[in-house]
Amino acid sequence: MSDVITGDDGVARDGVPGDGFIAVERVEKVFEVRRRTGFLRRERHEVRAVDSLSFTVGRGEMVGYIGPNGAGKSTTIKMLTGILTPSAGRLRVAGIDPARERSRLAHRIGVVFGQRTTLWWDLPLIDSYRLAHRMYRIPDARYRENLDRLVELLDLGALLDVPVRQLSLGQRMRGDIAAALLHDPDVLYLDEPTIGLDVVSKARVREFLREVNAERGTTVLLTTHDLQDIEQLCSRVMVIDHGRLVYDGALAGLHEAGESERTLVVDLERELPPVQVPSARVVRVEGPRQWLAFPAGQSAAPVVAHLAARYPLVDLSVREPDIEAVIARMYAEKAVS
Ligand SMILES: Nc1ncnc2c1ncn2[C@@H]1O[C@H](COP(=O)(O)OP(=O)(O)OP(=O)(O)O)[C@@H](O)[C@H]1O
Repeated sequence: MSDVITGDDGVARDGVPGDGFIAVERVEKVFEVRRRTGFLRRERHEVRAVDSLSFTVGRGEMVGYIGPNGAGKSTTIKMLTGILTPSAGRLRVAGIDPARERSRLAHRIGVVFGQRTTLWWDLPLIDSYRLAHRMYRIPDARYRENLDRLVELLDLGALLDVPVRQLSLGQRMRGDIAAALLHDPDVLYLDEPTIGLDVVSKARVREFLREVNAERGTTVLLTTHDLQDIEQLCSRVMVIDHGRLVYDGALAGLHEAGESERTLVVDLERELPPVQVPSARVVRVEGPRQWLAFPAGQSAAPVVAHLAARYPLVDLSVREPDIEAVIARMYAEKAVS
C-alpha cells in the first residue's frame, strides 16, 4: 500500500493512472554501481533512485516536482524524456512510451536544464534556432511565427546575433526556453529554470511560463529548489523523497501535511504577561508585541475574536507558514519513519 499524502481536493493520485497525459505507473529505476572496498576489490551494489513511483499529470497542468538532493527528480525526468529506461513499471507521455520511441517523443516535448545549455556555445543564438528548425522539421511559416513571438515575449531581439558564450545567465536561460518551445511541444520539462538568475530575470521567466501555459495549454513539469517558483506558478505540487512520492496535491495542503503553523502577531496597548487564547500559544514576547502560533488549517477569526474581547489590541497581522520549513519538516518526518 502506498503512503502518499493527497491534497485538499481529496484526489488520490497514488493509484493506477487513468488517461493522464503524463502517466507514470509503478516505475522503478535501479542503478548498479561498483564501490571500491580495497586495493583491488570492488563491490557491486544497487541504488534505487526511483521506487514504485506512480502519478498522472493532465493535459495543460503545471505541476511542481520537488524533493531534496538525490531524491530521484532528475532520474524521473530522464525517464520521461526517454534518455533512461525504467527498470520496471510503465511510462507514457502523450501516449508514447519514451524509451521505445524517443525520437517521436522529441517532437512533442521541450526540455530546459538550468544547469546546462542546449544551445551551441560558440555560435550566434539564431544559429541554434535555425538548427532546431531543420532538426524538428518545423514548417517555415510556423517557425517564423513562433520565432517572432518568442523573440518578442522573451526580449531576445538584440541577442540573436550574439554568440551564446557571451550571453549573461539570464539571457542564456531565455534563449534556452525559446529553443525548447520553437517546435510547439505539448509538454515542457523545466529543471531549475531560474537557478542563478537575479530577481528581475526570475520574475520575467516566471511571467513568460505562466503565459505559455495559459495561452497554449502546454503541460509543464517543473523541478526546482526555489520554492517561489512553485508558489508563483503551480497549483499542484508533487514531493519525492528516496524515490517515492510522499505528497501530491495542492500547495496549500502541504502546510497541513507538514503540520505547519500560522503566526498571529499582536500589538497590545502595553506590556502584558503572555495572553491566554484557546488553541493558540504564545511563542514570543517583545514589549507590547506578542507572537501566537496556531495550526495552519485553522481560521484566525476565533483567535482574533477571543483576543479582541479580552485584551487592549492596537494592531494585528497574520503570517503564513514558511513553505521551506514545512517541506523540511516533511522530509525529516519521512527520514525517521
Ligand atoms: N547514472 C547513475 N548511476 C548511479 N547512480 C545514479 C545515477 N544517476 C543518479 N543516481 C543516483 O540516484 C539517486 C537519485 O538521483 P537524482 O539525480 O535523480 O536525484 P535528484 O532528485 O535529481 O537530485 P538533485 O536535486 O541533487 O539534482 C541518487 O542517489 C543518485 O546518486
